Amino acid sequence: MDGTSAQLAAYLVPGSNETFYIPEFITSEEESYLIRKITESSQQKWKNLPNRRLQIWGGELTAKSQLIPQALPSYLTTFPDIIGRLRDTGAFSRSSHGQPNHIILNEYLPGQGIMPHEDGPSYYPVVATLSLGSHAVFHYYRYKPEDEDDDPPAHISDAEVPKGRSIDPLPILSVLLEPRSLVITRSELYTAHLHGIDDITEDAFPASSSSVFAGDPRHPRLANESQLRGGEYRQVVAAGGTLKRGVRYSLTCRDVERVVNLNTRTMAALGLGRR
Ligand SMILES: O=C(O)CCC(=O)C(=O)O
Ligand SMILES: [Fe+2]
Repeated sequence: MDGTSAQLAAYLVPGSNETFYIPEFITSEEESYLIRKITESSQQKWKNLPNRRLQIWGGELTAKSQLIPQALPSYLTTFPDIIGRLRDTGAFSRSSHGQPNHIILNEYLPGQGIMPHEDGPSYYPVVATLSLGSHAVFHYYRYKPEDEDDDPPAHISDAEVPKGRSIDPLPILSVLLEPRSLVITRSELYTAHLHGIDDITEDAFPASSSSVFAGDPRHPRLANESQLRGGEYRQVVAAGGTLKRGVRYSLTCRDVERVVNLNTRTMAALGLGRR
């Protein structure tokens, strides 16, 4: 964990090298404020995908993975200053800008998820994800070593898997993302693994004492159980209950290292200052 601040190290997910879980990263008032800003945003900002919709903030990426920058929404750079708070975690201390410059906002209705995938090489290998409104169970997967290769499991589409590689359907790590929490994924888990969220309407957990197979993805054992903020989530997980999904927004924050160099006048017109 070279380059990890002592403050961040305190949030390391047990059993992982480079995943950090920070419960209550923002307050419930800040969460409501962000959700209000998101739901008030113009319909035209949404891009509809088959199983979720999303908005892209901070600019578009060129085919050569360069960012054509656009100003981030002001409520992320002033109060509640999510960008400043992410910089202060130290998670981006080694990336070009020391803080994210690009955010994908995802909206998931109950029953929607995201297939296992990699985020790709356009970004410095860190992603910080803020969850709003509802929880999700986030699974990390490994590629099967070549000698174990066989057909991909039915619930994982080939489209998401690079040619010639198949995914081990048993997650190597599963974490519960509570509303208002931040999860930071870095290094190996970012560059050489996949991550995804099942498209289900509720998440079921095995009771701590049960003998359910530890790797069963339908009843995940959570690596971050001891880090949950307490209250309802911790109780349900410990008792082996179920959590119904509500509408969840995720802000996935990354740093695109290569930014198209715009001249000062264009920067000013786009509302961008030099960092
Ligand atoms: O919603 C999430 O927590 C994950 C989203 C994700 O993996 C992505 O946008 O690449
Ligand atoms: Fe992703």
